[in-house]
Amino acid sequence: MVDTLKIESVPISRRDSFNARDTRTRNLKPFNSGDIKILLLENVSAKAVDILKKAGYQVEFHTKALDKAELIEKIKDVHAVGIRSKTKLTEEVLSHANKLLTIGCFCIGTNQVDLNYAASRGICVFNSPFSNSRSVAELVIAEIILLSRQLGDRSREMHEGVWNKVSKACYEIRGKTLGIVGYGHIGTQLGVLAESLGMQVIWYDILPVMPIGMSRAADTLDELLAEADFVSLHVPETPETKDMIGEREISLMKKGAYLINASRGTVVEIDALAVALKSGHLGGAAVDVYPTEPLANGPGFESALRNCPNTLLTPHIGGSTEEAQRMIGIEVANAIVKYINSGASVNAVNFAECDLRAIPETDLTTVRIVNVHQNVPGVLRQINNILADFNVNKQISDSKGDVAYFMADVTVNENSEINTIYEQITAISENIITRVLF
Ligand SMILES: NC(=O)c1ccc[n+]([C@@H]2O[C@H](COP(=O)([O-])OP(=O)(O)OC[C@H]3O[C@@H](n4cnc5c(N)ncnc54)[C@H](O)[C@@H]3O)[C@@H](O)[C@H]2O)c1
Ligand SMILES: O=C(O)[C@H](O)COP(=O)(O)O
Repeated sequence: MVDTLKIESVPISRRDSFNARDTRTRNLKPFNSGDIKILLLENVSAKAVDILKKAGYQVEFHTKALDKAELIEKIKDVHAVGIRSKTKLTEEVLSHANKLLTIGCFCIGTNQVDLNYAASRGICVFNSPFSNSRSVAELVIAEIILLSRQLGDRSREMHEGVWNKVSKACYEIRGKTLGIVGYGHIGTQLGVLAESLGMQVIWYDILPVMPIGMSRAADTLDELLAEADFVSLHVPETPETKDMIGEREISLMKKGAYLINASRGTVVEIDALAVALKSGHLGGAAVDVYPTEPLANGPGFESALRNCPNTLLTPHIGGSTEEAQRMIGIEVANAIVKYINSGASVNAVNFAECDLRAIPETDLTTVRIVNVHQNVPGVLRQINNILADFNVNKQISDSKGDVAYFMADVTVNENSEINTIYEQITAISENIITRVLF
C-alpha cells in the first residue's frame, strides 16, 4: 500500500480564499494550483503545455525521454507526469513517485507503464485512444505504394547519383489484397483508405468486430498471411503479440509479399524479417517501431534491417503529425487537469471511471472527497460510517480489479470537520490515497 502521509494540522482556508480549482493531496498542506508540479517528457505538444500552465500548474518540459536515474530523481517531486511511448514507467520507477497522482500518456500505447502497479499506488493513467489513428493509417497507405514501386531504393540510388529505371517487380496496388492484423481504430481506418484505392481488405482480430466496407475477416492469422499481398500489423504490445510474426509466420506469407509494422517493435522478430528480405522471400518491408528505440534523436541507430532491399525504416513517426500531436495534447492535458482538480477519472486506462457534476462556485460549504482504496469488502461501509453525520450531496464508486475509486460531495460546517473526515478516511487500512478538493 502507498505511504499515506498525514496532512499537517494547519487551519484550512475556506473555499473563497482559494481558487476554485485548488486541491489538497494526502501529502501536502492545503495548497494553491501553483503548487502542483507537472513533468512533461518526450516533446509533448505545446498545446498541452499551454493548458497545464493555464491551469496554474508549474510545468517542467523536456524534449526527450530521461534515463532511468534522472527519471527516478525527477518523478519524486511531481504530481503528474506526461510521457509518450519511450518513457518506461516501471514498478521500480513508480515506487519513487510519492506525490504522483496521475500519468498522461500523450499517445495511444500504454504498454510502457506498469498499469496495475500504478493503480495499486492510486496513480490514475490516461491516454489518447484514437487521436493519431488517421496519421498512422495515412503513413501505411503511403508505405504500401512506396513498397510496391520500390521507391525507397530508387530515391536512395538517385541521391547516390545512380539512374536505375526499372519496372520489374513494380506493381500497382489496385486489386491487391491488404491483410490487416488487429482491426481496431487504426486497422479499420486503414481498411477504408485501402478500399478507396481499389485494394481488397481482409483482417484478423481476436475480438469479433464489425467489418467496414467490403472487408472481410480471416478465420485465422495463418489464413490471412497466406492470402495477403501486404500484411500490416496494428495490434497492441501484449504477451500474446510478442514475436507474433517470426520465421514460421513469414514463411507462410506469399513470395514477394510485403510486411508493414507500425504497431510495436516486439511484435516482429527482426532477425527473421531481415533474412526473409535478403533472401527475396519478401518483396519489401516498412518498419516504424523497434524492440529497442533510442531515447533521443541523433546518430547511432543499429538494426539488422539496415540496408535490406526495398526496406523503409522510419523512426517511430506513425503518430507524429501536427494534427495528431495537437489533438493528443489537448485531450490528455485536459484529462490531467480534470483529474487533479475535480477527481474525474473518465477515460482512465487503469481506474474505474467516475465523475460527479461540478460543485457550484457559489457553494462554499461543500467539499469533494476523493478516495482510492483496495477493492475488498467493508471499505465503503467504513467510509460511509465516517460520512454518516454529514449531508452527502452525491457520491459514486466503482472498481477495476484490485482497486476501487470513490467520490463524494459532502457539506461541512467547520474547517475542522474536513480534517476529521480526511484523517478518519486515511486511517482506514485499505486506504491508498485520499484527497479533499474544495
Ligand atoms: N507507430 C506509431 O506511431 C503508432 C501510433 C499509434 C499506435 N501505435 C500502436 O498501434 C497499436 C494499435 O493501435 P489502435 O489504436 O488500432 O489500437 P486498438 O486497441 O484500437 O486496436 C487493436 C486491435 O488489435 C486487436 N488485437 C489485440 N491482440 C490481438 C492479437 N493477439 N491478435 C489479433 N488482434 C489482436 C484488438 O482486439 C484490437 O481490435 C497501439 O497499441 C500502438 O501500440 C503505433
Ligand atoms: O502509441 C502511440 O500512440 C504511438 O506509438 C506513438 O507514440 P509516440 O507518441 O511516442 O510517437
